[in-house]
Amino acid sequence: MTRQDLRRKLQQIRRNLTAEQQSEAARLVADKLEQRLSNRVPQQTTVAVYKSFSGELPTSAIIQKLWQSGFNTVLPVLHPFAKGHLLFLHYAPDTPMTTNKYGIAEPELNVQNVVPLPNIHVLLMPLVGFDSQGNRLGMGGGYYDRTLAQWHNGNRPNLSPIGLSYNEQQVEKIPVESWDIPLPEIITPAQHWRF
Ligand SMILES: Nc1nc2c(c(=O)[nH]1)N(C=O)[C@@H](CNc1ccc(C(=O)N[C@@H](CCC(=O)O)C(=O)O)cc1)CN2
Ligand SMILES: Nc1ncnc2c1ncn2[C@@H]1O[C@H](COP(=O)(O)OP(=O)(O)OP(=O)(O)O)[C@@H](O)[C@H]1O
Repeated sequence: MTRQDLRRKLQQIRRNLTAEQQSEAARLVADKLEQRLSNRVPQQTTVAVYKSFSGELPTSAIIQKLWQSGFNTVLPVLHPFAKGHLLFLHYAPDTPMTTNKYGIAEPELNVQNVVPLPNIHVLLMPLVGFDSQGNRLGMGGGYYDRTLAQWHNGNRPNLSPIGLSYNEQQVEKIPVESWDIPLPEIITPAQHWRF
């Protein structure tokens, strides 16, 4: 199966989960994430989250929990000039928001709110699919691929990328491309994978 066929199939599976299945999965993932972050000082930890769309593992409860504990959070924003690249902007309850070309909510672009990757400690990433080696499949824009490439260069030792996914997104083998960088960790409702 090609990556595109696999992506379609897995997105279909994801969209067919009921609202109850989605929120139960999100609750289980939130608990595992809380444990994962329990050794960190929230005020000194910046977590990149995402605004879930199109059947992704819901993040609203996770974000509320992070805020309650005092973590700093940032959201991905499509780079205005560098095609295929992401910026990360501060995200708080009162952040003015806009909608990007995919219909995803993102903070209004404001240079003062840009947080450079070296200042981000945990990068939560939505997955379309993954396998038992930590290989991932995303929405196909290469946005997180390019972010991970900066991490993989070795000059971002402080960053922990963590994929979030339903159990149902696991497949036998993700067909990998030369630019793919496997994830060191994935959290699903059933399991905390460390590769
Ligand atoms: N919640 C969330 N925010 C995110 C991402 C994400 O995956 N999830 N991104 C992570 O990259 C970036 C946006 N990337 C996206 C890339 C493609 C499509 C999309 O809808 N593509 C079309 C065509 C793709 C195809 O099928 O070939 C589609 O799926 O209909 C959406 C977002 C930044 N923000
Ligand atoms: N490090 C990189 N530098 C330049 N181009 C890249 C890089 N990584 C990926 N790309 C390009 O991005 C495109 C999409 O890649 P791919 O199909 O792997 O998306 P994906 O992993 O599903 O998406 P995402 O990373 O947004 O979750 C490909 O055409 C690829 O050429």
